[in-house]
Amino acid sequence: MTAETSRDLTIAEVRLTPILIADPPLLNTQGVHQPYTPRLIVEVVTADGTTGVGETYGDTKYLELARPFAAKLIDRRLTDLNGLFTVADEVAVDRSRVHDQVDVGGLRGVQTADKLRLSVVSAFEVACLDALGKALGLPVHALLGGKVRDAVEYSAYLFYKWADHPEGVVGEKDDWGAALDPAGVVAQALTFKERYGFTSFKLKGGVFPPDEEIAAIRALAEAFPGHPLRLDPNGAWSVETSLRVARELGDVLEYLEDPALGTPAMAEVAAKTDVPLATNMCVTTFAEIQEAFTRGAVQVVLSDHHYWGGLRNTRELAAVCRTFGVGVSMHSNTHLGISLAAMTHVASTVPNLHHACDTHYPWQSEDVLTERIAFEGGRIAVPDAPGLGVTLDRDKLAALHRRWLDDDGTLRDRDDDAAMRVADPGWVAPVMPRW
Ligand SMILES: O=C([O-])C(=O)C[C@H](O)[C@@H](O)C(=O)[O-]
Ligand SMILES: [Mg+2]
Repeated sequence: MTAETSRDLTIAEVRLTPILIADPPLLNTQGVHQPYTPRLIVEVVTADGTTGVGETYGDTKYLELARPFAAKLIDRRLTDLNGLFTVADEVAVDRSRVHDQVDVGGLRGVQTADKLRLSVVSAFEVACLDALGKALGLPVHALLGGKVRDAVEYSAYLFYKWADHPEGVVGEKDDWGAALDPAGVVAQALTFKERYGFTSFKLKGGVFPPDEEIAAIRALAEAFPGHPLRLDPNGAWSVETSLRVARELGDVLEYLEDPALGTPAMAEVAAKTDVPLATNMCVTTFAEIQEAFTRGAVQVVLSDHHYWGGLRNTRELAAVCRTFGVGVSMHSNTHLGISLAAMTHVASTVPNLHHACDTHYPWQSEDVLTERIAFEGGRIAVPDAPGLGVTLDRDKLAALHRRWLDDDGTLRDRDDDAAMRVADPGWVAPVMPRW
């Protein structure tokens, strides 16, 4: 009898714990991060008592899908990962909550019912893989076919930021200080390097007029000669502005990320510059690949394993990218260690991963794990322990859930515009292109 057949890997219980996690006042083209952001922690428990954990976006529209989805998993086999997609199709999406337009709050491209469902599926897929790995005594990367590298490289994700959340807003104090000009950005990059050893740097742009952001990248290039640099204004620029920035920074950029909004605009930019274009906005689903690749709109796709539907779909995306000679790497949004571990496992198995992955994790002072995940030299060692190789800290989870319960509802949905209006009551989310 194999280890698997000797155990009862029927899903007996699924626990969903929405939480609010502290987030610093990071600026983007839509506004500023709220002091707390919602995440959902998923636990899948088998009949023989093996537990696996997953994590995804925790806004109300995700919770509303995750709850009926979780109920449908009871009595299903843990190993039926393909079946998760069939189950997801059976869960109704409240279409009034889905905008067939750019998801301005999340800056994650067009939001569709499918993308919502896939973001929910991803947390359950990760939890099932974690439990399966624990049951079999194998790390998640082994379940994905095996790691092809022992460590995964991440880039420092630099943000313009305020020192504190606006006056009157309750939030955790962070120790990063403000970064609102080129000197502040360089100081932040130095701190990232000192604390985590990162050697590649991405600046979240679209916050200040392009010339100021050009100056910030120039300052980074001077401070870190020869290091890979990226600038991501989340589609805030016109085609002309994108081309001007590409001309001015072409000698120092590894790539420009979503300079203009949408595949047609990205294709126009790509046709007139040699600077590679990356995206986590115009190619966010399999359905968007054909147009973008045939038009040559993007040279690197940044997978967010949440909205691509999990780790196995991320590998499928990597295979499609490989076929078309398009690069692949990873994007992240405000997240905790479970998602970082999941990213690290899948990234370790992708042969054509030639760019350091993004992670917001250093901005998160809180986690639900017993131990924070450590970076060394900007890399995370790929865990070989069974499952994801992480342990849930129930006290921390309960405390963050308590914060979610105590919230009056205002922070349960990420809303960068609303957060900006606290500081600037006249703020209106900019219409793109902004510059
Ligand atoms: O690479 C990206 O586009 C992101 O990380 C999207 C995020 O929503 C980011 O803009 C943020 O958290 O402000
Ligand atoms: Mg991006």
